[in-house]
Amino acid sequence: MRSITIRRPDDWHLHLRDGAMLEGVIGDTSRHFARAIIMPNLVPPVVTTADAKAYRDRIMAALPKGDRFEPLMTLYLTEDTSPDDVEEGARSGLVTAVKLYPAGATTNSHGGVRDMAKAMPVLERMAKIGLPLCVHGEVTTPEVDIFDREKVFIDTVLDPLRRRLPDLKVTMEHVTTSDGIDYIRSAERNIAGSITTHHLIINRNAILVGGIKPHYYCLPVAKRESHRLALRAAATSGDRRFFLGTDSAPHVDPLKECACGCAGIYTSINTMSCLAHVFEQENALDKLEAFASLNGPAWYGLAPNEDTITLVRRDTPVPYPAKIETGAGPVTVFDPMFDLFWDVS
Ligand SMILES: NC(=O)N[C@@H](CC(=O)O)C(=O)O
Ligand SMILES: [Zn+2]
Ligand SMILES: [Zn+2]
Repeated sequence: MRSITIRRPDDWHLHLRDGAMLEGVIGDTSRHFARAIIMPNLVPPVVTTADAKAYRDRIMAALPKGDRFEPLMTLYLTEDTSPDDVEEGARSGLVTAVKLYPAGATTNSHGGVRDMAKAMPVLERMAKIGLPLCVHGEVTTPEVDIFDREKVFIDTVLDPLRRRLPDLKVTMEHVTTSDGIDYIRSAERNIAGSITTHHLIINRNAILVGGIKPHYYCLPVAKRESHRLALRAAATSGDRRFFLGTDSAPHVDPLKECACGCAGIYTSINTMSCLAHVFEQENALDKLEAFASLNGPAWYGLAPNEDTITLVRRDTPVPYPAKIETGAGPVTVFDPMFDLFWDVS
């Protein structure tokens, strides 16, 4: 039997939602992960330091008894965000990053930024105090093809922003293209990228071949195979600029299985099994710890976790539920379309 022990991982991009959904999903994260960067796209969004404090309290109250878990809070950037409030949140240790959603880019992003110029005072302050900006890197211009939106964002928004504010630390979240990987690799400093579990496993065929498969639909949408291969190469390379952000994003099934289904894939429960499978396929199990447990904390200026988890390769497939039941309704679990043998013991 093969096994591998790594420092306990963290999730650098996670949606926990609120209320009954939060209660239904948080245990799937806290079982394996010590910390997670919590996305602020609630309705209404987490905009101020006071909002983040209240949301953090709700998360801690929902945590299963006995689990140790640290939510790392983010603020949802708007055109009215106050630089002083952001700085106060950062200095108090509550706020780990600020999140940029271009308005309309993804789930609950209508209150996001339309005009980057209006966000400049906050971004300048963040550059000054060293607070990272996490970005959903897609343009929303209707003329731009959905499969090109990440690349166009890099060229027209991200690169100009980084040239204007070279001291701003930017996390390009859920990178889905070789363009994103190349952009991060070619930069000298102050940029890193998170990669999801599912983008290492599916390409766009998963969504469209043999019928429309809403449970493989997320944003940024999965791209063609060459991009998936670039993501796998980056994730398994050990390069410190790439780390895990699952983007586990639960929606109840009725909101996915309908004429206009929500974007988001739920992977918290089987992410570590999926990743061990991917890293084994790439002959890179020795790089799993860097990707899941070391590179993220290094980027965010935190110490890696002291405790460990052990992944064991079973002889028979590890069963995962097809869906989990939450108080908000059923949530379908990501199906990697192959058997999983790695289990967290
Ligand atoms: N990734 C997704 O497809 N959905 C996320 C939003 C996001 O991260 O873009 C969600 O909140 O549902
Ligand atoms: Zn996003
Ligand atoms: Zn997300």
